[in-house]
Amino acid sequence: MLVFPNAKLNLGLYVTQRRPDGFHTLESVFLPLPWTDALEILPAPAGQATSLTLTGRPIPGEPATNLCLRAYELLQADFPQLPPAQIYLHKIVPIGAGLGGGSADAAFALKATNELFGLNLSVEALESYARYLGSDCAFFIRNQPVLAVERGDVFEEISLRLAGTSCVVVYPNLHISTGEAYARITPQLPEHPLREALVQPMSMWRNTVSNDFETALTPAHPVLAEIKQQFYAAGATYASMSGSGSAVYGLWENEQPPTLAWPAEYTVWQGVL
Ligand SMILES: C[C@@](CO)(OP(=O)(O)O)[C@H](O)COP(=O)(O)OP(=O)(O)OC[C@H]1O[C@@H](n2ccc(N)nc2=O)[C@H](O)[C@@H]1O
Ligand SMILES: Nc1ncnc2c1ncn2[C@@H]1O[C@H](COP(=O)(O)OP(=O)(O)O)[C@@H](O)[C@H]1O
Repeated sequence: MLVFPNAKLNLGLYVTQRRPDGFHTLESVFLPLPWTDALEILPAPAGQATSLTLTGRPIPGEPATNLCLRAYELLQADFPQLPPAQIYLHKIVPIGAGLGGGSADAAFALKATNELFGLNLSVEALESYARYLGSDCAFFIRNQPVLAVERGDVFEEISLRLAGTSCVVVYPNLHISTGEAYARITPQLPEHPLREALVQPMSMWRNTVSNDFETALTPAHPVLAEIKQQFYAAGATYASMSGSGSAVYGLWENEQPPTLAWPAEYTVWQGVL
């Protein structure tokens, strides 16, 4: 079975409290972004063990810790009838970019395994497995725009009118570890709660919708402000860093994003939401 795990964008992100378990509570809108990896899962030929074949963008860390493999093994622990599998991942989405690419691979591996081998797991059960693999992994099970709260793994409905919005995402080749980014934040409640701010016209978001990670990381990484500046100079209605960075996106309220020039080492995605 071939699936295409997509990235996500964070529209506003507030880290509101540090929890006793070391994690943080947050408030953020998660949006699916149609920038995808390709993931294929097949039953392995008789006599062969489970294998993972990686192509495309190199993934830091041992292949044995890859989230696709961990997702498959997590299900195998509860469903011993699952046979050894061949897993192929072609990695395209930048890693450590605040785009949730690894979490998406894990969630799509759970969904594909469920479907391919007829496990009949409910959406809620798949979300529980996903939560175990990473905080923002559960989002990718339903893969719809939501207001995420708690550890980023509990979702509330939100209605947004973003259809037809152009989006440009720029990854400046700067890997930021999510754990380290959280360590730089002093949690506090937002001045403008997201649900209230996002019902206002997009042109107002610039003054009311922000990302705590961007505020904390920009002094050490001025490139984040430079990209945002370029977006606004090109007429973006709203621009922000996504998640814990370092990808920065711009939004234009029409289907014709501008043509912008970036250094060759940057990775750029452009499309319509
Ligand atoms: C910041 C966010 C915002 O959407 O996205 P990314 O920038 O990673 O895409 C997420 O909270 C990232 O979720 P995820 O990448 O799944 O994080 P996890 O693997 O669960 O945790 C990595 C580390 O981040 C910290 N962490 C993560 C989530 C959370 N709510 N509180 C935390 O303090 C912890 O130090 C943890 O050890
Ligand atoms: N399939 C995968 N794709 C990307 N990263 C993975 C994968 N499996 C494990 N990882 C690990 O997860 C971390 C980055 O995850 P990712 O979701 O891309 O980060 P972010 O959400 O910050 O963009 C890296 O440390 C990487 O080694």
